[in-house]
Amino acid sequence: MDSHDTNLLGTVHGGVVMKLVDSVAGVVAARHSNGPAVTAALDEMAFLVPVRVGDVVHVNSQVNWAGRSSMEIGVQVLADRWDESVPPVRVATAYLAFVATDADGAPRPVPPVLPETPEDERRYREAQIRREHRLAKRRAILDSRARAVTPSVGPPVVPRNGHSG
Ligand SMILES: CC(=O)SCCNC(=O)CCNC(=O)[C@H](O)C(C)(C)COP(=O)(O)OP(=O)(O)OC[C@H]1O[C@@H](n2cnc3c(N)ncnc32)[C@H](O)[C@@H]1OP(=O)(O)O
Repeated sequence: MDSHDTNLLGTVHGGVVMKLVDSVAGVVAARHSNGPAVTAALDEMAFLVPVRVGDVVHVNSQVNWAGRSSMEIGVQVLADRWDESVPPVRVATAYLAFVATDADGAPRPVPPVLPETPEDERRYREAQIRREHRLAKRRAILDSRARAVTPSVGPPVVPRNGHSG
């Protein structure tokens, strides 16, 4: 990372890290699905440690889960100093939803994810948990909006003294 990548605090801008994350996740999604894939959502992104000018950034990524046309891509960002031999530090993690698309930009089917190791199985299970939570949150918000616009149809509530207001 160099001085072009910094924010007003002098550390590397979160958006620079996010762009790297999105780009690498896009490559992984395209390779898994054998064709183009677009970012549908950034499900979760955690910035754990500031990245500094002079850090060498490494991005690891894998497909955690796949549905019919969507995939969850997990990304881990590590950094070490360009001029020191020190172990890389984990600086950010992210989970992104990608959707494989055809020539018209419409969703197309993707191959399943077949976990091979206990670590793969853990990632697969946790991706399903994130998906269930995302769908449940969406349903709850839609229900809440529907309730907010539905006029009350029941009889007016009359207090015990017989006066309604
Ligand atoms: C690499 C890049 O930089 S791409 C640039 C940034 N990204 C874009 O421009 C993408 C713009 N968005 C789109 O083109 C469309 O919304 C698409 C292709 C993502 C989805 O198209 P839709 O017609 O809405 O898809 P549809 O509702 O049929 O859902 C298709 C799949 O996407 C999933 N999906 C759609 N939206 C989301 C979302 N916000 N989060 C997670 N998954 C999603 C669905 O769950 C479904 O998954 P499944 O097939 O595995 O069951």
